[in-house]
Amino acid sequence: MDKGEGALRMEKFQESMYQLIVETSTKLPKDVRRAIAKAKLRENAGTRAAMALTTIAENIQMADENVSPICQDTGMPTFKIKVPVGVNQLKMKEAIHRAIAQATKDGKLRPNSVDSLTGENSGNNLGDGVPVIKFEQWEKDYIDVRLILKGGGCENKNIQYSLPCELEGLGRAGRDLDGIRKCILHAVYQAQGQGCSAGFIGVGIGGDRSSGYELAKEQLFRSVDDVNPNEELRKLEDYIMENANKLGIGTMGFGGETTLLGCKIGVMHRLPASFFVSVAYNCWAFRRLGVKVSPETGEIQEWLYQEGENVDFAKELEKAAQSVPAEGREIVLEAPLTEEQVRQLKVGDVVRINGMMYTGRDAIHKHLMDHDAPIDLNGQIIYHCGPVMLKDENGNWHVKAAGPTTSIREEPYQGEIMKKFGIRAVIGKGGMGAKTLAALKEHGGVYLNAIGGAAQYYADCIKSVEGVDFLEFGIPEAMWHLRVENFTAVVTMDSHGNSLHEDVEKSSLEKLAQLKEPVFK
Ligand SMILES: O=C(O)C[C@H](O)C(=O)O
Ligand code: SF4
Repeated sequence: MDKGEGALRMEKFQESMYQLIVETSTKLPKDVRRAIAKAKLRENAGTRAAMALTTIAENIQMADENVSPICQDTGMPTFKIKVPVGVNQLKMKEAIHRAIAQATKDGKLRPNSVDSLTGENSGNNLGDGVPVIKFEQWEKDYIDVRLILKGGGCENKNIQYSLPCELEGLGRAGRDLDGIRKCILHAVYQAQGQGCSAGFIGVGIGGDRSSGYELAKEQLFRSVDDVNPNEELRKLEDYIMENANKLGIGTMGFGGETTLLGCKIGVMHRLPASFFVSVAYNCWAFRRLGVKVSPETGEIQEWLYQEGENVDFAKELEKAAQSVPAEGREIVLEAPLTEEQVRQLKVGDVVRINGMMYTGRDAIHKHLMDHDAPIDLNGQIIYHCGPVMLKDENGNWHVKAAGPTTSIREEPYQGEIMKKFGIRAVIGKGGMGAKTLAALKEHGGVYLNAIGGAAQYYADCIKSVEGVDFLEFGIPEAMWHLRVENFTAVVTMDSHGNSLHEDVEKSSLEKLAQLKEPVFK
């Protein structure tokens, strides 16, 4: 049907897909905004959770205004498409690929497609199996395209249980509704703040390992405030929403009232021998949208997920402006840092950083273990960040989005690297483990937690890009030399052996154990 009268106009369709990609990456849907605004209302002014949510709200607002990515990790583009019989799916796929490459070139998507064997970044978000596009035919007379941009950090927190099993804090989970209940609570617990809580979960009960996950992800396409038509699952969703929020993990794992923003559960048949509960965890930066497209003109006929009130975060922030003094001390730091300065910092302090910081994530940490650094890192700050960058016509780089990445991936390297190069601070999110904590104490270092997903907020703190090394590792993995002003983060691991992450994990495990008794019999 791609030729002659009535054929889908591919140029227009490509433009529509481009619009969908840009809108999804830069503007959170209304239902998600409402859930975040509600969470913000529940937190007491002055707490770390309230401060983090204020930054998140500012970030959402800035992404709207700048038409720039809400989070620098623009995820694995996953399209679910329903098409009337006869529309050329091969041509649609090509048009989507072109739209993806264009959006990457324009800085609306980060080049995120990496060759798993060579580590080479394709640079345009295309590659084997990327983007994910799933077609289904239907009898209706329009094309329904839904897109989710789910980042890698929250994807890493997905989990699949095979029942029966033993769960920390909750004991045995059997092959029944109560066993399922325990798995879901455990899934929220094990994510802690690492997937940029507060999060949304999609749960798939049944299927095999792959269809179970597929079903879980499918749930993320449901509107946050829909009601499950299956009465048993509706009750389970309500139960999870109420009780997962008792875990006290809170925004970014800082502790707080809201840990979960949404829970959607689906069910399918299974094999007699298998009983999987699959959980897809999505960060607060829950980027999914959809459009109805004309199968003739290729034009967008309607945007989906548009029901209900649209929260204007600019107004919300005006209301909050007077009432948010941060918990703990507020300390201005000028990089490079001395050991003495760093040893004065304590968990709970809010720091505002001026001066230089250097990005370093997975490839660089691995590399630095047995190579020299390209610059003197003595006293410097490493930022776990893979930004979205654009080069202008004069060859100068500009930061388009630059929030933190999950630090725990660097746990095997971090302590040694800090000692080897004299690094005094690392900034990331989600915290690090015992090995790093011990190194901070021994060497005199600090871990600073930035607000995950707040990529516009942090991009605004970066005043200039003064250099780059390891560009051959790809844009997200390169070492960017950034000059910052008023870059705000919270001390969550200090040089005195204290870790907020350890504390929150411990207290949330105690709270999880209180939910051990059967509820659904
Ligand atoms: O890759 C990134 O920039 C962040 C990632 O999504 C993460 O949450 O760790
Ligand atoms: S950094 Fe956080 S907000 Fe961004 S994709 Fe990763 S988990 Fe989501």
